[in-house]
Amino acid sequence: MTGLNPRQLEAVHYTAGPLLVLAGAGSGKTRVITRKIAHLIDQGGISPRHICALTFTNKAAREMRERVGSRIKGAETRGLTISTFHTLGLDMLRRHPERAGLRPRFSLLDAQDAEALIKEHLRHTKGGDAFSPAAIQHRISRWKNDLVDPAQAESLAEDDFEARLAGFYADYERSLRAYNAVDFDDLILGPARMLAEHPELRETWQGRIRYLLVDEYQDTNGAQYDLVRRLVGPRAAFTVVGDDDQSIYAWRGARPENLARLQTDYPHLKVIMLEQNYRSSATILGLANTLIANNPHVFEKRLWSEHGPGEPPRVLHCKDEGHEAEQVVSEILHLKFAEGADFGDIAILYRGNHQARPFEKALREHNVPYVLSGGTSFFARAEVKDLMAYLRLIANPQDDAAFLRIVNTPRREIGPTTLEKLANYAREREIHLLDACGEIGLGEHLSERQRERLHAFTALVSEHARRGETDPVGTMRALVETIDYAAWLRENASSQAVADRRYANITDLLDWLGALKKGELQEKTLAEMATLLTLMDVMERQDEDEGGDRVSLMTLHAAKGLEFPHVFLVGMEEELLPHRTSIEEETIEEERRLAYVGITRAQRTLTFTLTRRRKRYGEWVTSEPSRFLAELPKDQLRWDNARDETPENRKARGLSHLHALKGMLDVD
Ligand SMILES: Nc1ncnc2c1ncn2[C@@H]1O[C@H](COP(=O)(O)OP(=O)(O)OP(=O)(O)O)[C@@H](O)[C@H]1O
Ligand SMILES: [Mg+2]
Repeated sequence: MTGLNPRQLEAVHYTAGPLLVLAGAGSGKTRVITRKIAHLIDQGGISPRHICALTFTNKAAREMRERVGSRIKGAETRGLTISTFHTLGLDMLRRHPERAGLRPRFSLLDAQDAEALIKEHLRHTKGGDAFSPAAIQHRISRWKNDLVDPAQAESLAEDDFEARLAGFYADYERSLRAYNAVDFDDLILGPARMLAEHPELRETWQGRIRYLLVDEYQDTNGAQYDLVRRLVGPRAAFTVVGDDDQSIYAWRGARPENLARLQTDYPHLKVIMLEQNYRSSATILGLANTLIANNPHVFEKRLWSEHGPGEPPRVLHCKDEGHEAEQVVSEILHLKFAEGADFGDIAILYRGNHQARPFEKALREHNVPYVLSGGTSFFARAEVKDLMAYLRLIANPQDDAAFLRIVNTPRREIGPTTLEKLANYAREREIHLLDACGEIGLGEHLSERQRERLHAFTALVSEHARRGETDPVGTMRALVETIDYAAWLRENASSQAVADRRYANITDLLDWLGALKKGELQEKTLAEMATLLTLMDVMERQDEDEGGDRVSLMTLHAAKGLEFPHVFLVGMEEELLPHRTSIEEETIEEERRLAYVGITRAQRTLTFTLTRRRKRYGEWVTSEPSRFLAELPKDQLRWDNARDETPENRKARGLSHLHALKGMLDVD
């Protein structure tokens, strides 16, 4: 066990009871987890099948798997579980769906689907348009994360408004049950309840997971806390690591006080603090420490580094967002060609996804390869998902999830109550939704008008299914016309430009289908094509995070746990970071933690950027430097007035890169 300091070593070796490792950024918490997994397998005599490590993002899980894989041989890790909370939850539900009141092959609603469902409920409720679907969804999510069911929500309601929200929650849950579907929060809540209600299931899982490890523990919510507690049981064989200063998911129900709660729930809890930072230069670490000292602290932590001061962090004050992007790309080219950095060593971090666009544009213009994580990939776009759902249902009438997605897209006045009755009818008879639409027996449950609307929908699907046999792509094109999808996009977009962009995605998809059909999918039937496309969809999503020598673009939230030699923290302005809503709601401390997370991702160089003015809703607005910049020690920062980008110096820069390139070639 080399490469561990005495405290880390103690944490790795300690298996006598529950353990909390509480420490600041870059102190080797994640390293403790990966080394401990190896130690438990190699020396602890625990079979990998009985070890489970949990994180929050797929990226973090993948990285942890790689780190463990490099310590021990593949064969010895067989059966080891390293996954996100949500993947583990999904696995538990799939193994025992009936225990969670589900039937096998249940569907998973993403946030978009869930919001659409709520919207439909609101449309069919008197006075429903006074409510925001997104706000209701957020409230429901918070209830679920706090293990509150609709009945409890209703009895806890303090006023009419809350009671109405609880009512929407009940409607929403009823629909989910009827559709045999779960949402993302159910992936945690379902398993937690299942374990609470079924002792024999608890025993099974406690027998299976003999040792549990959790990274980024400060971001667990109430349901996750409960799930962990029930999984470890009275043996309490677990190690969790976390940093209260990096708690950035309070808005999604995370409870950093879960760290303190552990001490109450497990009186024998051992706590180990780590204090050496191995990641950042001393100056960068100093900035981070100074900033976070402005927040109140539950646990006092010190963090020091053996690294030298390194390069002074810089602040680039730019004219506007276009200039900001140009400046950052110019710095990136300099790092690459003059300093020999890899693109993969560089990250651009920002507060919100919408800030990525100018950077993407500038990177593309300069042919700099980049990977955007967390953004919406092509296949995750609503319009693409809609059309894919049509294709899936036409190819496979049994695809209930596809049915639910499009039965009312575009709107056919088929409301949630109708669908609920239809779904209940289908479930009792064990048939699929599309088949159920044509059943005579439905007459008892639905009015003539409602049945006619369902019939019209099934007729549309079967008509296109017939034509799709011979000409799948032509059929899909015709379908887009028949349902007047363009009009639907126009009705739902904030502007014509947005609608046009969405329609362009549909055209892209159709063109792509056409090209596939001419090439590799020539011989395929519609059904085979649909399966293949679904697979491609999954693959593209995996691809998204593939390595390669590319600059990373991501939000501060997505950057948690990661590290990069060179970090650009962009948009250091009031109303961006701290975010406008957090200024209004006075949740500045969480924004400060976000800035702390950003700064502590950097190993060697850190560059802040901000603009003098920025376009907001089409108008130029003067921007104000972030208060967090003012909180940093002035003498540790180098403020540069970013150069104006003239054609001359752009050319000069190009030339200097050419020189640098040539220099590199000469050396080789
Ligand atoms: N004892 C050590 N000796 C040398 N390098 C170390 C040691 N411990 C950790 N490191 C390195 O320091 C860096 C930070 O470690 P790690 O990512 O585990 O920190 P962390 O506490 O999980 O950070 P974060 O809070 O950002 O998640 C990594 O590059 C890791 O390999
Ligand atoms: Mg970590």
